[in-house]
Amino acid sequence: MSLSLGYYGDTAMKKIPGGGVGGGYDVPNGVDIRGRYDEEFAKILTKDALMFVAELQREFRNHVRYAMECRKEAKMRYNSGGLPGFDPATRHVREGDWVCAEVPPAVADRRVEITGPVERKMIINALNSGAKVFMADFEDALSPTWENLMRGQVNLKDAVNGTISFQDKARNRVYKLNDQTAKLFVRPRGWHLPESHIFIDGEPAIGCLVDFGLYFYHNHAAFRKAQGQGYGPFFYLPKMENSREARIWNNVFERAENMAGIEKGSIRATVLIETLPAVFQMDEILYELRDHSVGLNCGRWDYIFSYVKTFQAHPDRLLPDRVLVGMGQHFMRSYSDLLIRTCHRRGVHAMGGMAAQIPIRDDPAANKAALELVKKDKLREVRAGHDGTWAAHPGLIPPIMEVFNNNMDDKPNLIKTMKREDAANITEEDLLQIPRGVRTMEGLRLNTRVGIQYLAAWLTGTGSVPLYNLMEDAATAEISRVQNWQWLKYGVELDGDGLGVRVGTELFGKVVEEEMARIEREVGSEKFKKGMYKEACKIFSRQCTAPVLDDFLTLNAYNHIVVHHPRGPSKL
Ligand SMILES: CC(=O)SCCNC(=O)CCNC(=O)[C@H](O)C(C)(C)COP(=O)(O)OP(=O)(O)OC[C@H]1O[C@@H](n2cnc3c(N)ncnc32)[C@H](O)[C@@H]1OP(=O)(O)O
Ligand SMILES: O=CC(=O)O
Ligand SMILES: [Mg+2]
Repeated sequence: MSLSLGYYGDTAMKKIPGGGVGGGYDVPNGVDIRGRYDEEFAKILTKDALMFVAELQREFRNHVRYAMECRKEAKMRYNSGGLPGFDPATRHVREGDWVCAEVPPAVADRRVEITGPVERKMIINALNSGAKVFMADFEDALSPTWENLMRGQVNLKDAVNGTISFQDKARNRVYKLNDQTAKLFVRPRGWHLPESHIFIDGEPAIGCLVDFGLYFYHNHAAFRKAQGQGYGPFFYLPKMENSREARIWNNVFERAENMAGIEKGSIRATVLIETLPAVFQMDEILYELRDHSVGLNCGRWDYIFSYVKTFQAHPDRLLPDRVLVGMGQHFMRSYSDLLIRTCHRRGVHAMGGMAAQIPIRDDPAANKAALELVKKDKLREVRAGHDGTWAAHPGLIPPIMEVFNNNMDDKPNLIKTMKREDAANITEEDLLQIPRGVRTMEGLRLNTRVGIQYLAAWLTGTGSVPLYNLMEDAATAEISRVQNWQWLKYGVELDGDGLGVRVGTELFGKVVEEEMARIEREVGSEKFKKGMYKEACKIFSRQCTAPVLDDFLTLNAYNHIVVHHPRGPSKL
């Protein structure tokens, strides 16, 4: 059976004939490369590597399709009033006395992890940052253009080989790796995203299998020798909703280990718990990946997005302003506590999440305040029992490292010492409790301003940006989009600032117009004209007012960044 074309949700994917059309690349039968030819990319898109990706796609496409169908069914249940919860059918897994394979020595200590897109200079800076781990991102922090994806693969190959360098001509500076570098993890895209520059048997490739397959194929041997002490490569796995999706990854890993002729359990991955349904599946996800797991991570931003998305048809569960939905909210604290308890019971890391604050160069007082917020957040994490956490910027590594060093008693992790048995009593009600707080006009304005600017950056190939002194990426932008959608859908009253107005399309139109004018003032008219702000505004406004909520903004906007060569821009 072949992959259904409805598979990628609302994105219309036109089927093209199969049969090994390379666009300059030497491709195996059934593979068609429609992205630009580049000599450097050709070193990644080798016939053997593409054959491996094609084999993964052929073996797993039906499983992925089924998993996506199950997501749709779950959505229908939630949209008809159902709530996510623990699955009675897998009680034996939650109650069973099993543990995951032992943590590999190379990654026993992960107290501070830096993340960033697979951009050349940032990879070098991140590996040199002093963090224990660098998560190189094909996901939230990357706009998945062909150029970004393929350059990202080239960069990672050079990084694993230790030969990566970058020359900043303007600053007369050459970037190279230090002797001591962070351990590399790679985050492929989620299961839902296609790669429309590569067709396999006439259908777009599954994005994450392209990211994983090409990276694994080219780097497994060098990685295990240089970085993994016999283990690896290491991965982060995003946006899963159910353990059946983790099972597919486990099978992909086994398939890759077989191909490479390495021991089962060599590849290790940390799963982000960043969807509301997945919080009820943490044991089950670890169980599926028990030979390949190195823990779970609190992907807090996508988790908030997922809360809104899951409850899109529940007007009694509206969120307050985005800035008020922090880790102090009961549902967020319960999620982090249960994740720690679950991971430590199963013998693996419980990783904390990303504080959105970044250093503020031109305002020392604001910088100090931002730093204090980050430290407070990290202190809460380590005291709760998280074994490590994420940093968005190299400037945050020393203060975060200090917080963790001061609270870990010289141990590499807290797996054995912070069992958090108290969290065993966390209930479905705790995990679903409605967040408290007000809804304001400023909240609506900020969502709009941030959403449009993020999309404008994403459309031009940048997947993470500093906006108003915070890190914004696909996950944080999603919150802005779905919150606006929800407030519009239910005509929410904005009473937090005493205005008492209801959100409707007329008000939203006015807000969009005023915020666009503000953006133009802030970025300057030249940058505004040259940028993609108008296009972004159109897409964002449509997404916020759509009668049916789009599943992902990146999926909905994906066709805008697909560029086929030599046949011109995509008509997909
Ligand atoms: C919800 C989630 O999924 S979180 C995970 C995904 N998101 C991310 O990974 C975001 C990571 N962070 C970033 O992308 C960036 O920090 C941004 C976009 C927020 C800010 O970047 P910039 O505006 O370049 O910051 P700034 O100008 O202060 O950078 C100073 C230096 O630090 C480097 N730098 C900044 N962030 C990073 C990073 N995450 N990794 C490596 N280097 C970095 C810059 O390249 C720059 O280097 P240089 O001095 O050699 O030129
Ligand atoms: O990927 C991390 C998140 O918070 O989302
Ligand atoms: Mg995320």
